[in-house]
Amino acid sequence: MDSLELPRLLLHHPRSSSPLTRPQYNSRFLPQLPNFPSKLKNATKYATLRSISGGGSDASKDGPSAFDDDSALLLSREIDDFGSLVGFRLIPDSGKTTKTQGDLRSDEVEKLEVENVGEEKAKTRVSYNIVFVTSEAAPYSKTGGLADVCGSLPIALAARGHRVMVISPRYIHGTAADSKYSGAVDLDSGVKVFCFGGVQEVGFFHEYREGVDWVFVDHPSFHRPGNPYGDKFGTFGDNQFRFTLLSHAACEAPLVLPLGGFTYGEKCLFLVNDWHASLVPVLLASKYRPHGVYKDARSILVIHNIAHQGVEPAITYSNLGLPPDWYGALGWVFPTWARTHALDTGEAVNFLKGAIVTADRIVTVSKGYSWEITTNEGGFGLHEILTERRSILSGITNGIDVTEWDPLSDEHIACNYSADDLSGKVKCKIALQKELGLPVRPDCPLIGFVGRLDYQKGIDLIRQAIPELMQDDVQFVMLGSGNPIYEDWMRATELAYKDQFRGWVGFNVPVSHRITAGCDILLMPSTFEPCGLNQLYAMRYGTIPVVHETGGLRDTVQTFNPYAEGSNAEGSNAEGTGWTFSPLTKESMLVALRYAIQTFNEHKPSWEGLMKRGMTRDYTWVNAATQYEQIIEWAFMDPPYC
Ligand SMILES: Nc1ncnc2c1ncn2[C@@H]1O[C@H](COP(=O)(O)OP(=O)(O)O[C@H]2O[C@H](CO)[C@@H](O)[C@H](O)[C@H]2O)[C@@H](O)[C@H]1O
Repeated sequence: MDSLELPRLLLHHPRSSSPLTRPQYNSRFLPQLPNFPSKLKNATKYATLRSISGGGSDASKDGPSAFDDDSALLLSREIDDFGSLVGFRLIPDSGKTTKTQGDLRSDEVEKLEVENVGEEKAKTRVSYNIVFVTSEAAPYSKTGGLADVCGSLPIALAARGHRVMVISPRYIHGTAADSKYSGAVDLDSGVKVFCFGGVQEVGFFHEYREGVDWVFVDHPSFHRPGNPYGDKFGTFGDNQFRFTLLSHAACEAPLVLPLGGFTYGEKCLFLVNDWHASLVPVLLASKYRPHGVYKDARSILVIHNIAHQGVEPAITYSNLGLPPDWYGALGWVFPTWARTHALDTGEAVNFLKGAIVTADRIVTVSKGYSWEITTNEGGFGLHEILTERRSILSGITNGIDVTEWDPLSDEHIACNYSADDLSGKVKCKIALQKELGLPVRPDCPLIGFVGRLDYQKGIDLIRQAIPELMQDDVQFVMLGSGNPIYEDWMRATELAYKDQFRGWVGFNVPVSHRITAGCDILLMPSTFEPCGLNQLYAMRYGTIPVVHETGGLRDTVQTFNPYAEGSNAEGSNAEGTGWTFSPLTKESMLVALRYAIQTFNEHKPSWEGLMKRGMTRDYTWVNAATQYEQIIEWAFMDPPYC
């Protein structure tokens, strides 16, 4: 197999008007990576091909066009010599401008103040072409929080004037859920990917929805029963292959797909999520920039969960379609204690590590977690290289999709309600108790858990605590799937505590909404939690979170303080939205839970205050999207990291 074979489309779609220039290497990176692969260094004939059609730039020759969103901002398209849309000029609605437009270009980061009449001033920056690469994106595919984020953050960024594409696989599982892709049309413009000893043809499907280009990579390996990563027999053995395809296809898509008539072009920002997309920054540096392609692109790695790194034997490196000289980017050696036998050298390739050492910026999904992953305990072996890159590591707390998760309009729940009128919440509780076959008792504290049945989520602690907790007058419902040992335990516990415990094994989004609305308390004893979304959903639904004080849980849940300054017996002016506990022990978890139970039973005004404080907090993506814009801006200020 020739992993160095140049991508066919790279030749067919010359995008750069400038002659081939050597990419700028960052000396900070040199100790980690080898020099340029010699074979690629000599590939100048392609540079000649690329530069033939270079001419004078005549940006914005198509003139302004109007986008019909509510804000009615005028955007003039900025087009490069090859018809690629490289950016927009943002022209505020007349009467709202506080500063003249001038000659802004998409790559010149300038701020434009747009004053919303009667509202606070919103800062809108010049737009970027943003390409999300992810293994899952709701509502099309979802196994966890990654899908939620990649299903809603792109929409929030698009609403702020950016051109946004999300690239994920087109999973066909042979179930009714496949219809979620029915709105996506075949673009009929496949690309060839050179990897794993051969040529793979991948296709692209596309749907334009809510201002975002949803692009689905199509390949037979994404068509099989199960979920995105595995089936009832376990994790798929070819995931490295499948997500290598995704990354290669994602690098080609902005160059070759004329979405809405224009490609995204080279001047884009790749926002790559977790290990599944982690080859993208490595490919940009090793395969594209040596040919002058993507020299103006930047990449941001978003770490949602560092426990999953995409580690495979070192020998698989030659399958990945990367130049041999770049082994150092992915090369990884297990510590001695983690090796399986005496002759095991521990050598491996680690996808996530590849992105950590090549991406221009790194973001995690909460501030707390961005610190934790630089520690020995939280870095899962990557803390040292993350510490080296601490200066470009940031934490941005996730928002949530407040349209999908809105108790006032949620179609999945029995009765809608809001902070102004909480009466519907108890109806949701009664309906949930009926649905689960639990005794219908609105006065009995109902505790819920929703999540993957995984070590991360602290299921072991729940298992230890259940015999003791079931002595109290409480009901407990769990929804989750994952580790079969935990699934069996849930079934057995349900049999043991028929009037108190229900364990729903499976993945069911409507039921997760009903549990979030119907419970009084949501328990999250996660061993670690990069951000956590369920506690945010819970607070928005007036369900009080009791969480382990870690990562994003610590950042987002404030412990109830009934004695805050100015508070009284009715609970007014008290502070907090839930309870956090530490250390991660059964005892401390039970103490926190019992505080919550006691407050629910005996201090109704305080409980209502807790509910209302949680329900009225701002969970929208606006804040996070603004912070992502800042990081993107910084990424473009610096030269490519490598
Ligand atoms: N059985 C089931 N049925 C229905 N829905 C279910 C379900 N099990 C889980 N879900 C849903 O999946 C999502 C889980 O999101 P989380 O953020 O809590 O965890 P996850 O570990 O997957 O995400 C990782 O990425 C996210 C996003 O960055 C981080 O918040 C998080 O800390 C990190 O571990 C929620 O929407 C939840 O309702």
